[in-house]
Amino acid sequence: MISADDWKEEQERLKSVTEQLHKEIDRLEPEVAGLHHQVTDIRKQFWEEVTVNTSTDEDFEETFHSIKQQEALLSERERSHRQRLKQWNNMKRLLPSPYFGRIDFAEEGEGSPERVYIGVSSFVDEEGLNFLVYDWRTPIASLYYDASPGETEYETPGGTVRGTMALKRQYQIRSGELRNVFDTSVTIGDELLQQALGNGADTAMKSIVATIQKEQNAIVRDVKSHMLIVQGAAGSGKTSAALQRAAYLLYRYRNRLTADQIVLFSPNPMFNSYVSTVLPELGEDNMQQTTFQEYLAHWLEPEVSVESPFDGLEFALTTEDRDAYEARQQGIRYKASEAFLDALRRYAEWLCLQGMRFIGITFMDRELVTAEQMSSKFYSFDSSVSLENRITMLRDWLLKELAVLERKERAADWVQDELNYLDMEDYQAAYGSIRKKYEKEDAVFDFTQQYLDAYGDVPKRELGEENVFDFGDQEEEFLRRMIAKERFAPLRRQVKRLKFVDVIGLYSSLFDDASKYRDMTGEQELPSLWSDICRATQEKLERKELLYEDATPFLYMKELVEGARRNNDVRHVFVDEGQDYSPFQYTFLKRLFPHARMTVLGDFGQAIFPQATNLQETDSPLVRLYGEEHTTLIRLVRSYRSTREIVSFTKPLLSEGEGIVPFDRSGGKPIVTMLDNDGERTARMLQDLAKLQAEGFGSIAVITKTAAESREAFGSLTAAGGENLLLITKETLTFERGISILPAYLAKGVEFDAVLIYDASAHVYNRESERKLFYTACTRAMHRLRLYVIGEATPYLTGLDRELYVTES
Ligand SMILES: Nc1ncnc2c1ncn2[C@@H]1O[C@H](COP(=O)(O)OP(=O)(O)OP(=O)(O)O)[C@@H](O)[C@H]1O
Repeated sequence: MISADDWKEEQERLKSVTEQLHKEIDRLEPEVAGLHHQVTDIRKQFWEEVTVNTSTDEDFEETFHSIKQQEALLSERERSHRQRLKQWNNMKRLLPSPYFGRIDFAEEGEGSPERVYIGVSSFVDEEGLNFLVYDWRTPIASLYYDASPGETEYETPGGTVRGTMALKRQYQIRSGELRNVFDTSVTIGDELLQQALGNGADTAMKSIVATIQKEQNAIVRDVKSHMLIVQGAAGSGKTSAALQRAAYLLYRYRNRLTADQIVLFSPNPMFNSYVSTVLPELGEDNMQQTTFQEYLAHWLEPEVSVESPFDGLEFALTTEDRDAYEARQQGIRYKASEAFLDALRRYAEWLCLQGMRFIGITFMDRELVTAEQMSSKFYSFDSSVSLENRITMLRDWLLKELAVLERKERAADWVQDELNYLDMEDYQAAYGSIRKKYEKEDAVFDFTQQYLDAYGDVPKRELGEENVFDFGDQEEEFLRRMIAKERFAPLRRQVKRLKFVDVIGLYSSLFDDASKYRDMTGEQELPSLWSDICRATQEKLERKELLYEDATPFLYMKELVEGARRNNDVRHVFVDEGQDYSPFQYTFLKRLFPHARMTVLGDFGQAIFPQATNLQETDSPLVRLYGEEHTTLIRLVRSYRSTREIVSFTKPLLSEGEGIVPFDRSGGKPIVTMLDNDGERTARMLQDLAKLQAEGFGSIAVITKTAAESREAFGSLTAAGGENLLLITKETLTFERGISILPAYLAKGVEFDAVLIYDASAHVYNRESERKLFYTACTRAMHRLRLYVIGEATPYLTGLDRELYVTES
């Protein structure tokens, strides 16, 4: 605590800043409202005032300039409105707690130190001369996170500033009231952090700007790396640091970077809702959030349906068929690898010379262009032209072929039949559309040129003024043309979308047999169960389905053939739960976002998918992606989420858990309850849930291994009188407070006050490969952890020191 005089001084300062904030908010209020009206008014008047006159070139030019002028005025007003509004909102956000930190810093060669108060945004006094509050992202504020009192320095875009920090102080201000003040010699004192972590779990993640730790700050403020890899223990603040980093980047590059140029890949849709409030809380717009699954589905469905990664995991967790399990695991690992990626590249080279597969174009049960014709046309193009360009050439050739075929079809009997049965409505619609097109003098008919070539101009008057055709030869021809054109439209559309490339066939033929695969790809090392992998892959493809592990390679191969998609706007890509992505997926992301820097956050201790990428290795595919010199690897070992007792219990569950350091906050030891049967467990869990709620824990999770087990838990707890239970599935979009029942893989990234492990028995968790899933489940708990065992406990538990938990029966 500080001296009474200092306390008084701080209180007075807080009062003064609060008053100035109120004053500024009141001053800006009418202006903000007024600007809004002005903008709306200009928008309304915009088209009224502009007379569009295109009679002469001069008129056209004048109109053009007039529109440009109005538009510039409007944009200026809108920009100024947005800025004012942001300023106003920032001040309102400051009111309840204008700052959380202060440093007194004297620059080298200058006299007395400046008092720098730090808050969630900057606030300047009325004259605009003094910063009453500095935004936490300003260069000088980095001292608050990184330095201890004494001689120190900080970086600015203009160079290094050296000086002495005389004081570092932290504040707790709630609803405008000064509650606590701490002077601290270290970076961020533990008192504030203790209080921040002691609170209950929220339905939404909170910003941590007041207590960002030094090692986290390195993540937040890194602007050098192309690839920033963060390997951090469960609860070490990876997601939190990533979100503050996005806010930092938006501030630092505020004139160049917008929120929609940042993309976050989340582990599941519910996680999106969990983190979506942090950036708005910091006064920034939300970045784009998606899941990799969503991305794949967007580009691949409905032609093929993509299995969800969770269904793949469910299969691995539930199958009794050991052979199928082993083959699937091998398949996943191989298809996730750089080796498979290289094999696909070589396959594409092979396809340059042979083996392309096409789908013939069929019309009314007749094959108009066969796959063989396409293939021979394709290979007749110069072989030095890339696959992608040859596909474009083939497309253009097909469109021309279709135009010729369409012309021929006009004389066909089916056209005559349709003509005879054209009802009045169709007839009039046809007439109307022809007339409309002809009335637009400069309009170019899609096929006007062809028509004119064949029949010469049709004088307007011949189309008749009245609503009936003069059903002469020309009109009949015209209608025939329309009918054929309409029937051919879907074919043209398909060709334009390159649907004639048999992507499924191309991918499937990779899995015909081992020797063919070796020939096509040059790959020598194949997984031992290759033939089982081939069978499983092709079985799915026949049903136009893709296993999750096939989806990225499939899309990659499709792009090798048809041309790659690129998103050139995005500047930063964040991948959370990065250990669950394959090296293949990372290469794909790098290609998709060529102008983006990547931040990957993850924990190899929570790698629950077999395609996992180890983030801690310095020589990993992830490091190779941008090269060592452009990559920074940061390790976080301090775990903030769980109490010391929970961390002590969870870390020996992992072989590599030794280095995890708990934050010193205590709670009860985890409790393992030994039971005889399901009924006993249900009754016991309901009692425990009620107790936990009575203790004030608002967010509780019953975590199961699989989705089926979640349904079972939900059913039995509800039948026994459990109320307001939430069953979370992979489709659940929002994270809510209360008692959630969910499988461990859906609990990734989120946290709860208390966690109840539904079944920690040996018959549920016994494979070594599921240890990390169990670890992930247990590490979701902030304050309390309970585990239920029927019969024998899982070997993960029996391997632990008995002192780490309490056993009850
Ligand atoms: N510097 C900090 N100050 C206050 N709270 C923090 C800090 N760092 C982390 N936390 C809190 O610790 C908890 C865990 O953080 P977060 O979810 O970001 O960790 P994570 O590393 O992404 O965890 P996991 O990998 O287990 O999902 C959150 O409640 C977060 O608010």
